[in-house]
Amino acid sequence: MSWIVLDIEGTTSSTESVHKGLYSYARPRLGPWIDAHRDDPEVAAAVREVGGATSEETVAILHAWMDGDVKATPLKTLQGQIWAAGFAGGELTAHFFADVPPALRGWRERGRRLAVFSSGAVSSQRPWFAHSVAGDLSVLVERYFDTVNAGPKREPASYERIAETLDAPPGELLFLSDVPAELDAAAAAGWRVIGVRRPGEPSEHAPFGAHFVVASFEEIA
Ligand SMILES: CSCCC(=O)C(=O)COP(=O)(O)O
Ligand SMILES: [Mg+2]
Repeated sequence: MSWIVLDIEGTTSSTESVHKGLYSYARPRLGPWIDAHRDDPEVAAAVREVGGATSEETVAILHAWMDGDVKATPLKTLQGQIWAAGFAGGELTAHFFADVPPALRGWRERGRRLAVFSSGAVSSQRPWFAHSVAGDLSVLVERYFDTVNAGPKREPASYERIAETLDAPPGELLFLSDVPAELDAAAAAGWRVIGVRRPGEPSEHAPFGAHFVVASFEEIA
């Protein structure tokens, strides 16, 4: 049984929806969230990892990372907690490109299994799929991976780790992403890969090299 592993930003969902929707939601909440959850070991570890001599400095570093879309794990941990609360409270909805929900359903009907590998924390990936504009898509997804439970997205070892976890030979794993360096890493681990170049996304003019590229999930059987 083969798996399709999905990137989120730029692949299933628009970069604008992540940045304007999620990032704008998290930005003013990071400082208050850290203050209110200092006893949470995950928050305390993330704050230590960010650094900063004062709370203000820590928040300034986090904001600078968000401005540069730096996919730093401690930022993703804190964002993930904030977004999960936002989804649970009904304040956030997840954007998916129109071709994605029917493709996911069709792949499941044809026996493909679905997983996610995103820089966004698993704590926010699940609610992202559960609160989509097209209803609850989390029922279609069996496994979720991020930079904590798999590793950096541009390193082959992360894809080897996912293959081990899924107990699947790499040749039965297909990774879809808008970032060529992520496809390179997955391919180096023996995975099949397809680049996703969507109109209007940052990947529109990205150099995908020899990788097969689609503009829509409709092109993938
Ligand atoms: C609900 S996941 C949040 C999206 C996010 O924070 C992110 O960094 C997505 O990056 P990706 O690896 O999916 O391109
Ligand atoms: Mg992406």
